[in-house]
Amino acid sequence: MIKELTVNLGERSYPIYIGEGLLSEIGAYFEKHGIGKGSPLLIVTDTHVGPKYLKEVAGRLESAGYKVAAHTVDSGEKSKSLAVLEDVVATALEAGLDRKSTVIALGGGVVGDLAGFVAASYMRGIRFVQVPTTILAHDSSVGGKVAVNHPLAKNIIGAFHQPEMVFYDTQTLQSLPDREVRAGLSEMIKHGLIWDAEFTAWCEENAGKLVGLDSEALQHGLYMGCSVKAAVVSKDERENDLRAILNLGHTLGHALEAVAGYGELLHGEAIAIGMVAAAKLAVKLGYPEHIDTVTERIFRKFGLPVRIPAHLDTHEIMRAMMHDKKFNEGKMVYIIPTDIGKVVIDKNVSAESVKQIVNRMKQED
Ligand SMILES: NC(=O)c1ccc[n+]([C@@H]2O[C@H](COP(=O)([O-])OP(=O)(O)OC[C@H]3O[C@@H](n4cnc5c(N)ncnc54)[C@H](O)[C@@H]3O)[C@@H](O)[C@H]2O)c1
Ligand SMILES: O=C(O)C(=O)C[C@@H](O)[C@H](O)[C@H](O)COP(=O)(O)O
Ligand SMILES: [Zn+2]
Repeated sequence: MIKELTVNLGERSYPIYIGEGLLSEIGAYFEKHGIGKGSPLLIVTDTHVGPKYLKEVAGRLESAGYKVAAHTVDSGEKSKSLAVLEDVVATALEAGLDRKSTVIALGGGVVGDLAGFVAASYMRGIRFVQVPTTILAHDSSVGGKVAVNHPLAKNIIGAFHQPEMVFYDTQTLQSLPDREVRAGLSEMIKHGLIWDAEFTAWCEENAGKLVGLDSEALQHGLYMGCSVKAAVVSKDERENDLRAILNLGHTLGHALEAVAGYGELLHGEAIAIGMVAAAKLAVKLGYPEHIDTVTERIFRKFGLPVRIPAHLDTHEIMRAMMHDKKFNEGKMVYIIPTDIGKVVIDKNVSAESVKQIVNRMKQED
């Protein structure tokens, strides 16, 4: 069964399709969404995903009458760079992509963010379609944040550019390595922690099924996660206010990714640590103790890290946090849980309290 959700953004509204075996129908969906056949398409994928799914996607689209080019980047976070972006643009030019062309992101969040930024910047913006293949990408494929990294800061060169549709074949998730499964579930838990206590409890109860890639549990979890994301983005597309809550755990998480070296800590792992830190900060600020105990318990249950690797330098972590997009006018804005399923955007968190939590989380076991 195919589940459908909508990201409501007026004329930029688009559907999210979630279903097992959807890839076999990609040609028909492209036609349905008016993707023209007069200009070439460019599929961007990576070295793990390409060998598994590129032939099928390209073949289905060609059978439907599309002219298709492809570019495969190295798998992993290091491909979210300006140098790789330049390579993809070279392929786009050689393949004759024009302003009516569409870029297809076939892969996880790395490919989605990179290919999305290619689409946002190529000829000042062309269409793109998200074809997510990781659990984490239920988050990254929705909402139109596209970017590459700078060595000093994550996602610092980017844009808001919404896709035409999100086309999520959950069958592809069966080939994910266990570490990537767990890291992807971190963002699913985040969607519960910021919005829905009942869904958070469901995630915890179904940890075994989710980690074991049980099809029914996965479909439900992804649908719920995408629903939260779509609801938030539909209310505040450009993060003027509410959308910042999707960043729970990310100020510290992004700093840990950059300081550890991109790809050492997976994004989902880094933000799991960040969400535990936010829960500890909440308790320090006077919110109930159970926020910390429940948050940490859940991430431990999913086998995700809940402590900061001891070798990472506190000073460097603090410096990296100052590059966060929510560090404005000398103030650190932090997403603080006030209960399970509820958060506030706190504009007055002192760097000193954050530093104390960072130091504590490097010492505790
Ligand atoms: N734009 C957003 O709103 C947003 C949201 C969340 C995360 N992100 C970004 O997403 C990135 C992380 O995404 P990710 O966790 O999907 O990482 P990823 O794209 O690197 O994929 C994880 C790994 O799994 C492999 N892989 C992907 N699909 C596979 C499949 N079906 N079978 C086997 N292997 C597969 C990839 O090659 C890679 O090695 C980070 O850069 C993060 O900043 C962006
Ligand atoms: O979509 C959003 O908004 C998010 O914050 C989702 C995050 O999970 C994601 O990692 C995003 O890329 C972070 O955005 P950034 O603006 O902090 O770079
Ligand atoms: Zn994230």
